[in-house]
Order: sequence, then structure tokens, then C-alpha cells
Amino acid sequence: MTIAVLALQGAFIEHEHMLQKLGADTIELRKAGDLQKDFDGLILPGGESTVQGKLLHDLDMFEPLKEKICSGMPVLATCAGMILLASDIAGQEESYFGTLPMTVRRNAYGRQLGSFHTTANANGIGEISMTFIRAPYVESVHADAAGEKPEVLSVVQDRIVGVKYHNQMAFAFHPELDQDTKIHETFLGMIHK
Ligand SMILES: NC(=O)CC[C@H](N)C(=O)O
Repeated sequence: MTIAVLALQGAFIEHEHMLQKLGADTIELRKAGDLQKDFDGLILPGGESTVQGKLLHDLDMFEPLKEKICSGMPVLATCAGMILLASDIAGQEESYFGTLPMTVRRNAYGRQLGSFHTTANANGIGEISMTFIRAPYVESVHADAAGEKPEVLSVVQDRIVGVKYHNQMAFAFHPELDQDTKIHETFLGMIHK
């Protein structure tokens, strides 16, 4: 099983290490040509969504990646990655892939509480440790054209921080920075080879 990790900016190496620990092969997506390679799942890491969004367009990777997500490629998105998937970003005109019907709010915990650590439950995954770094949260999940809403997986401080919608799973925190491999294991379980 080969997982492609978007490696333009941010915390991608940590995802690769975690996947390798679980026995998956990894490749890095750095340029449009890398999208020709064979892979079974995609990771959109944390970092800075505005920078990642701009690079995706500049490098002509945006449309082909969006197509893969729309055609069912399993995706695990963390933090900035979650912002890239959201159909709506509060207070901001621009959105990116827009494949996950929800409104996210960026840098939503204020300056003082920009980074924090907690432990909470994620439905179907279990109790996990969560590291938030200038994290977004999900303000609301929306019904799609078929009337279906993303499943809320996790809530911290009354805010939605984990969702699943068909092939897309997104978290506001950084599971790759903790020892716990449960989220990555669950993601690999979404891939049927
Ligand atoms: N740790 C992160 O990925 C932070 C996300 C970042 N604040 C953004 O808006 O893109």
C-alpha cells in the first residue's frame, strides 16, 4: 500500500514516519509530475493553508489532486489540510478543494491559546491525544446535494475537531506529532486494495 503525502510545506515528514511505522510505503508530492505515480491514499498535512493553496495552484497540482479526491481517493487531512478540504472558510472569500461540506474557522483559539494539548474521544477510533497548533475548528457541517452531512467524529471544548465524509477524514489537530498511531491506522483501514 502506497500513501502520497503532500510535501509542499508544513508537517509532512512526521506523517511519513508514522505511516512507515505502520508498514505503508510513502511517496512525496512536490510537483505535478509526482501525481503520475501510483498511490492508494493521500495525506494533506498541517502547515499554512494559504501558502499550501497558493503553491498547489502555482505548481499546477490543484486540479489533478481535486479530481482524485472527488473520484474517491481516501484522504486524511490535518489542520491546514482540513482547511484545504472545507467548502467554506469563515470570514474568507477563498476556499480551496471545497470537497467537504463544512464551514471551518481558522486560527480559532486566539493567540494565547494558539497551541494546546488534550485527550479526547474520536468516534470509532477511541481515546486519542490531540496537539492543537494555531488550529482551525469546524463551525458547522452542511448537508450535501443528497441531504447527507459529514459525520462528526470528535468534539473538544464544544467545538467540532474531527469529521468524516465518505473518503475524506479531517482533524483540526496534529496526530502525526503524537505517539498514538490510531488515526493513521484507521485511515489505512479506509483503503481497500
Ligand atoms: N497547524 C496548522 O496547520 C495551522 C493552520 C494554519 N493556522 C492555517 O490557517 O492554515
